[in-house]
Amino acid sequence: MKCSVKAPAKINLSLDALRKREDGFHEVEMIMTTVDLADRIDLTETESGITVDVSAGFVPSDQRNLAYQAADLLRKRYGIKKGVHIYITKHIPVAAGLAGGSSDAAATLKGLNQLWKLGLSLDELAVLGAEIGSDVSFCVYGGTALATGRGEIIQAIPAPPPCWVILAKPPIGVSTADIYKRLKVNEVEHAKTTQMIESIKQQDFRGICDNLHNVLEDVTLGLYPEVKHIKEQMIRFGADGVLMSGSGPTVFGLVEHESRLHRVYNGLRGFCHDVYAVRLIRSTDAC
Ligand SMILES: C[C@](O)(CO)[C@H](O)COP(=O)(O)OP(=O)(O)OC[C@H]1O[C@@H](n2ccc(N)nc2=O)[C@H](O)[C@@H]1O
Ligand SMILES: Nc1ncnc2c1ncn2[C@@H]1O[C@H](COP(=O)(O)OP(=O)(O)OP(=O)(O)O)[C@@H](O)[C@H]1O
Repeated sequence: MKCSVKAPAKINLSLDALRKREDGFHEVEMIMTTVDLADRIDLTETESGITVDVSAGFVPSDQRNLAYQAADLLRKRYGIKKGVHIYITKHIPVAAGLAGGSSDAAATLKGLNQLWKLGLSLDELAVLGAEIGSDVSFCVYGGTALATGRGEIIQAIPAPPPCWVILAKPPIGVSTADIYKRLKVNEVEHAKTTQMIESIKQQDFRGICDNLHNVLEDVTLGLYPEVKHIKEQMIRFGADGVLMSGSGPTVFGLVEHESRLHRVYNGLRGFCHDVYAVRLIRSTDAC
């Protein structure tokens, strides 16, 4: 038995941290949406154990892989005797702020739910996903949502109006834990989450661009001038709205008209290797 699942990347249209909690995590309010840049997860049932192979050499293929952790969690929780081989074809850049690993874990949960006939609902898979990482619950649902708590409480909202998204990632990896640790949560200018939700509901593209805000951006930009430079270039080449995703270092630009898209894309390609032109997507594909 085999199954293939798509694992799309996410961007944060807004990311606010309200306070630091006793457990060390931050209470957040985030608007997240999936884009059509995706890894592919191929699951093949085996007699026992979990094995992982990844198309990109620098991603761990042992217990540290979030897809491995997803399979391990399901096997232990539901007493599954069968095993699985997981092949991950990576297209999403790693440690980029695009939830690549989290999306691989979510896709593995969804695929194994089918392969092992567990009959779990998306809500149940999202609760399990939260045990793996804060972004996994959102990735189980995909689409567009408000994420609260430490990121695991998900409320679906309508999709933003169709537009292009340019992603540009400088050649550095950023540690999410390190960026959150450096955040001075009492000193940040908070995001306008309500206005962003309203702009999305109204399909007001200009309003969405005006309300893009990420409290982690200043922390990462302060540490890595190359991220700041990419943001400045993205604005200079004419993206309608520009923001860093997650804890970075990927910067995304929203572009409404295709005529402008080529200028922004080609301009960035001049000095940044990892540049993608993608679109927002409305929901993820299960197998
Ligand atoms: C930056 C985002 O990607 C935005 O979508 C997420 O908030 C991070 O999600 P993630 O990578 O799944 O993060 P996790 O693996 O759960 O946490 C990594 C580390 O980030 C910090 N962390 C994460 C989420 C949160 N709400 N508060 C935090 O302070 C914690 O130090 C944690 O140990
Ligand atoms: N399936 C996976 N794909 C990519 N990285 C993985 C995977 N499993 C574990 N990792 C590890 O997780 C780390 C973070 O990678 P990932 O691509 O998930 O970061 P990210 O996009 O910044 O995530 P987020 O936006 O959720 O914070 C990497 O350093 C990598 O070693």
